[in-house]
Amino acid sequence: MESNQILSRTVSDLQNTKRPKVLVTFPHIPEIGIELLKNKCDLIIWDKPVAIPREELMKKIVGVDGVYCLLTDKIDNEILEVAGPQLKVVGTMSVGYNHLDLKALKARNIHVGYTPGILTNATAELTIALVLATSRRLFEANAAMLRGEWTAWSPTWMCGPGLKGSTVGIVGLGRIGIKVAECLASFDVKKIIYTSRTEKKEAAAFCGQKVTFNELLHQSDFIVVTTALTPETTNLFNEEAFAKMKKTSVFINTSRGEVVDQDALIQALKNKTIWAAGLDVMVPEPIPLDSELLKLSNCVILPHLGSANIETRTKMAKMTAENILAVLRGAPEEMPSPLNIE
Ligand SMILES: O=C(O)[C@H](O)CO
Repeated sequence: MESNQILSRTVSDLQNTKRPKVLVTFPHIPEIGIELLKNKCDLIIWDKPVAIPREELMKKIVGVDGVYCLLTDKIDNEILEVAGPQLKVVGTMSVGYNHLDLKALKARNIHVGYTPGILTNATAELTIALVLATSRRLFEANAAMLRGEWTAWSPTWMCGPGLKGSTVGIVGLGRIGIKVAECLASFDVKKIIYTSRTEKKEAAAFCGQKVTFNELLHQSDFIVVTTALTPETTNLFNEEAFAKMKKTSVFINTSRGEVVDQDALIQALKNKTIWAAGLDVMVPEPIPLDSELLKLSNCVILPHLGSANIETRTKMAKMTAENILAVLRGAPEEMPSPLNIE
């Protein structure tokens, strides 16, 4: 065969190679993620800055080869059924994957990518910010000042509990919990205790002690929740749990809202069963403006900002795109961060 024939055959082969289709479920993704995907794939991008409604997801997912999704998108059996058998990969731009039906994905041999590790520090930073904002009443004090209530420097005004000498309980000592504990140790806390399925060797660095959930509730001055959402942790913090906590305790949740029975938390805050709560996560998200949680002066609420630093979100977008592209070029073993489903 002549070399120009070979060349034209190659060009026509390339032209005939169909570019894979990828659904991106949100319009505002850090640019690098979209650029990487755009080079190799045809993109269908949900164009409104709200979580894609389920009926839209059902329509747009039909026939795609890959999905770039967020923690707000429930990818379950029904969705996979309508997507079709060509779907090869779901990349979630999150470390949490409770929104994905892993069993259904595995049953269809669909690869799953996620973004662990790279958001550990950002989420730990936000958790520390929330511990301090809640215990030192930063938002409450700022709001009072703006209302003109700062009449004098007062020895008793806007005081809160300090970390020094306190017992900190971490629920779920994974990567983020460990980083939070390491940071909090530098505030001269007395003791760090934790619950976890297994003893963590990393806890030696801050003399962390594994305890039962009950012991943690009874002993802690600060409780910080960094556990994954699983059937075992759903509604772990219920009325009974709050009743076991110290009246002076500060409760912080940066994991998932579903770990908490929210009505029980509202009652605990109203009745002063516990002293205060700081939440980066809640149910539902976004929280309706008429929620009672927003009316409580002893509750600090943030709009799920755990990983929201620029560098981290950029890395998350890149990793998600690379996870998807590796599968679509037929090299799942090159995914930077596959979720290994047992
Ligand atoms: O699961 C995650 O990635 C976090 O909740 C996002 O900050």
